[in-house]
Amino acid sequence: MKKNNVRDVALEALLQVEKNQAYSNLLLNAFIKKHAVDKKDIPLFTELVYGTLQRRDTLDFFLEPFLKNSKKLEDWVRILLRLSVYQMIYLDRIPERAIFFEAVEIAKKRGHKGTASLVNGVLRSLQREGVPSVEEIEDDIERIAVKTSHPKWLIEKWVKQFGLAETEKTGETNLLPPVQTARVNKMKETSDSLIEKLNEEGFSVEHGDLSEDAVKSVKGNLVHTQAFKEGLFTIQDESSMLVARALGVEENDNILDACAAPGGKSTHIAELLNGTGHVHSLDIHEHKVKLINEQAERLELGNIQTYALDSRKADEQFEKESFDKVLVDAPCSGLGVVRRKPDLKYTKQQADVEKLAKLQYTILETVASLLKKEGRLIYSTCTVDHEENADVVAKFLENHPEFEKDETVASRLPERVKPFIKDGELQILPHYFGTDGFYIAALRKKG
Ligand SMILES: C[S@@+](CC[C@H](N)C(=O)[O-])C[C@H]1O[C@@H](n2cnc3c(N)ncnc32)[C@H](O)[C@@H]1O
Repeated sequence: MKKNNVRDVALEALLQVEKNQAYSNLLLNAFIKKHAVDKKDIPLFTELVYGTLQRRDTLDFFLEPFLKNSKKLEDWVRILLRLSVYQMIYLDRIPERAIFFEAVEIAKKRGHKGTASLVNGVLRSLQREGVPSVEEIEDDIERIAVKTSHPKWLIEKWVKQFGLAETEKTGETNLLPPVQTARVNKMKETSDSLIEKLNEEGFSVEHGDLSEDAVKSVKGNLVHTQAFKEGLFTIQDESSMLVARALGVEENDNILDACAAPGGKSTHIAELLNGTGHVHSLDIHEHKVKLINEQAERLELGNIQTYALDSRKADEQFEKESFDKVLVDAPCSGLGVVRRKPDLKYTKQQADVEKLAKLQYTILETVASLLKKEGRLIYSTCTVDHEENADVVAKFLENHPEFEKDETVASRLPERVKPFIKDGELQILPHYFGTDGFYIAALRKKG
């Protein structure tokens, strides 16, 4: 496939994300297959789609002075300009004449001569005059929003919750490509031996930085390995690996995972149970429950039982006080995983956060009754927002005096996260460890 085709396919992919027809992370693979993107072009294709999407608002800021006199642009033209400016500013290995030439070719093919000359004119003026400086934006919120390409409402909210400096760092970290990490299936393998096997398969793999269960890929997608097929590991972010550890799984525990698909944490819990006990894994979506079963099968874990069930009705299915431990890894806005799903930062709204907080609270309240006295409950999300995290837990504790914070959680988590644990709660921001943003609260039902 010629490079200009890669750009045209990237443009098409971005157009679909823009029209809200697809999530970027799901769309990429589908596009690679559908348009038969050559293996050697996949890194460039991925970079173009993710990079242009991640930096959308910054690119629009750069383009704005050069579009002042243009009529409203068609979506594809604006995306083509963003895609081209992204390459000019952020990718130094592509010569500018190649970027101009290919942009004009695409414009001719998709539009007409006039569009091609507009694209050419805008890019040449931008090259000649240079882009405006983001640092000169006076208002701090506006500057961080434009510089890190996040909506203003979100930056404003994070600044209130975490302060200016932390918000800026979070925003900047959200622009970086994520590292791929994997959790060793300790039922079958040790980290050292897994690293050796993966390196023998031609990958470059090291120990993780945070979790004792993690290895990280320096280069290459670990899904395409024999070791993956053999169930020796699961792809999982390191912060997410802390959840099952926080639960403090013990032999023969009967554990409820109330929001379990695709099974990342259920399978981790099952591995820590080491063939004993039971994990009961619920998810509201039947098709997602299948994913848990597939993973359990691949990892050869026999102690997971799955249910397609709304956990707000879990008290109709299970006896009160029947579980030793309960995990609520709640549906959330996902604002901790923006590196992997950049479209989330543009599509999520404050109204979504409020709706989710209500759902999270109801799930938590329902399944809490199923926990045995002196049992442990972990509430976790992959978001960085007090409203979905600490506020949900605070409201729950206020209405449920039979629960208290479990401060022993620190003893089950790695040294490096300890400074961030406050009163049984851990909020990880992406720049702390280069992981996803994550929240974990540990609660205990009184005796
Ligand atoms: C954050 S994801 C869980 C990730 C999972 N714990 C893992 O580690 O792979 C939240 C899940 O909750 C499910 N969900 C949403 N509402 C639910 C409900 N009312 N009852 C049960 N599951 C629900 C979603 O389908 C989604 O799979």
